[in-house]
Amino acid sequence: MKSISSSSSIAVPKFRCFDPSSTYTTSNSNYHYVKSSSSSSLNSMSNSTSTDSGASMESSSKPGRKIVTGDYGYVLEDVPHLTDYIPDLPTYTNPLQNNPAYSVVKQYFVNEDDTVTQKVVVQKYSPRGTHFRRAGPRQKVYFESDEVHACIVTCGGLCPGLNTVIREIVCGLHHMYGVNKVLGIEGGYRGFYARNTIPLTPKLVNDIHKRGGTILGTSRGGHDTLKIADSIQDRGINQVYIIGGDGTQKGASAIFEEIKRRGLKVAVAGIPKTIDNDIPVIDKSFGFDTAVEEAQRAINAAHVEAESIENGIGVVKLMGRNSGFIAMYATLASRDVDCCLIPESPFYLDGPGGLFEFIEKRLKEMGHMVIVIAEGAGQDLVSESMKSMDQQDASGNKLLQDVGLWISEKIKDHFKKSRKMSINLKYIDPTYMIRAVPSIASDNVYCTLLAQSAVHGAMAGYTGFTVGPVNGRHAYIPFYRVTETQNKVVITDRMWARLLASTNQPSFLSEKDVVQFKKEREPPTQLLEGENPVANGKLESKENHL
Ligand SMILES: Nc1ncnc2c1ncn2[C@@H]1O[C@H](COP(=O)(O)OP(=O)(O)O)[C@@H](O)[C@H]1O
Ligand SMILES: O=P(O)(O)OC[C@H]1O[C@](O)(COP(=O)(O)O)[C@@H](O)[C@@H]1O
Ligand SMILES: [Mg+2]
Repeated sequence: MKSISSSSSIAVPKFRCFDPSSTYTTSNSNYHYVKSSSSSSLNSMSNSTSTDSGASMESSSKPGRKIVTGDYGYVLEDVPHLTDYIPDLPTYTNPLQNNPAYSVVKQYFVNEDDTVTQKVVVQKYSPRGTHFRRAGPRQKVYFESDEVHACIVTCGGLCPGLNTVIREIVCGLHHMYGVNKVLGIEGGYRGFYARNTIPLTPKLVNDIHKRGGTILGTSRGGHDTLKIADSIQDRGINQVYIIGGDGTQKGASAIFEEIKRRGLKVAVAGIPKTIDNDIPVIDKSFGFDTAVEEAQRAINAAHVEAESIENGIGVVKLMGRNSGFIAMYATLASRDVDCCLIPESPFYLDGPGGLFEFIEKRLKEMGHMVIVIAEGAGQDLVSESMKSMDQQDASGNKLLQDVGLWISEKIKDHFKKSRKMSINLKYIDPTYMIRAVPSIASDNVYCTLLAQSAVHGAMAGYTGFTVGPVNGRHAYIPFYRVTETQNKVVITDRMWARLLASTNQPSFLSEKDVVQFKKEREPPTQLLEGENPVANGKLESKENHL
């Protein structure tokens, strides 16, 4: 087996595939894929270039993507590395090696070959599918401790846990890597060029995790790639930690591209933040559990109000612009909710199977009811009856009409006009309350892991990545994977069915709708979509190889 020579003399991480007869070697500017003749023909499905040595160089079909394919339908969607565009970068021994806390830990360092699978439910012959590089400390780092000048910025809407992430980046850099220079950028992206910076020390951030919000402040809009890159370059910053949602990660990606274009040794790491849980790939976003917990208090209040009065209806509006996860999980957790309405599931008010009919039925049965509605639900209905504002916030997100208020008025009007029964409706809008609180214990732990993973990744020279758990294992995920789609509740999946079973509410769907939804459902994100390589004779079953 021959290998293609690396274009630089530096020690490069080696990637060995599942099949012991094939080896990947990462080098400065591309992936070299060396395979034995027995390797699977699945590789022909990606762009590969044969070389004289019989090896093939794998590259992604889209520019800037580092995609490596392996046997049995294995796909690694890798993240960029500083050595991709800066040759001959020196490496250093990871200082953790001499840290008493870690030196005793067996196998503390992540194996270079470790990747995390996106697909855990598999069938006998299914391809192995997409993988991401496993997060964690590497034996070699690309920064010396006193060379690091890091900065942290928080962007977009608030989310419980922001301060914990800030704290753990500062403390992680300091305690694990001996880094002392960390700057806080005030007020989101525009803070890079229009605001002051705050030097962050472990002492300063010591108890910030007990507070809601972000000590750095945040904002929407104001992303100016060139000005931000200038600011990073002028200040001599070489590690940029960017905490924010989908919009923020798009901004981070643009910053990374500009940094790369300028050839700067700057690691750009994204930490995904969104209370809506609308970021794809990762298991869930931090602050989500806290938000669901806090939402319980509002739902409980609505329930107490509703059951204390004849034909009481409690309406609670929760956050969720395009994704109804908070509403769905708060409903499943509470058991006091009779109907949950989310953006992904259209509903209607009048006629058989409609919301009014259900309310009437439930009031007759129980004497009271609680409705939870996500802020993005039923926006089409709202626009039909109210003049659409069609406005956007500074980041370009559509400004929504108050669906909670709208539905409350509609319900009141309906029962007034129909004279069937008199109702007592209380509308509770806790939207900002649920995201302004400090994070709960489980989110604090989660935030700590995210921050530490981001720090390990940047120190190891990875860049242009977002960090997050994929099936419980933290991984480095390329920016494009978390920005090109949004995580949404799939109403033809089991979780939504579980909710319907729990509330016993109508699904508001006809059979035709179900067929349509199934059709529209995002296909699996494998490169091998539609392929069953075994059935097509392109791959032997795994068992035959073992
Ligand atoms: N497509 C984009 N390219 C560059 N920056 C963006 C993009 N979308 C949003 N941003 C910036 O990211 C920041 C946060 O975005 P926003 O949508 O408000 O929140 P979130 O990151 O939570 O989704 C804002 O400063 C905004 O200017
Ligand atoms: O009023 P604001 O601050 O713009 O925030 C409202 C929006 O922020 C969110 O809480 C979260 O959105 P982001 O993740 O984009 O910040 C949405 O649910 C909500 O629509
Ligand atoms: Mg967003």
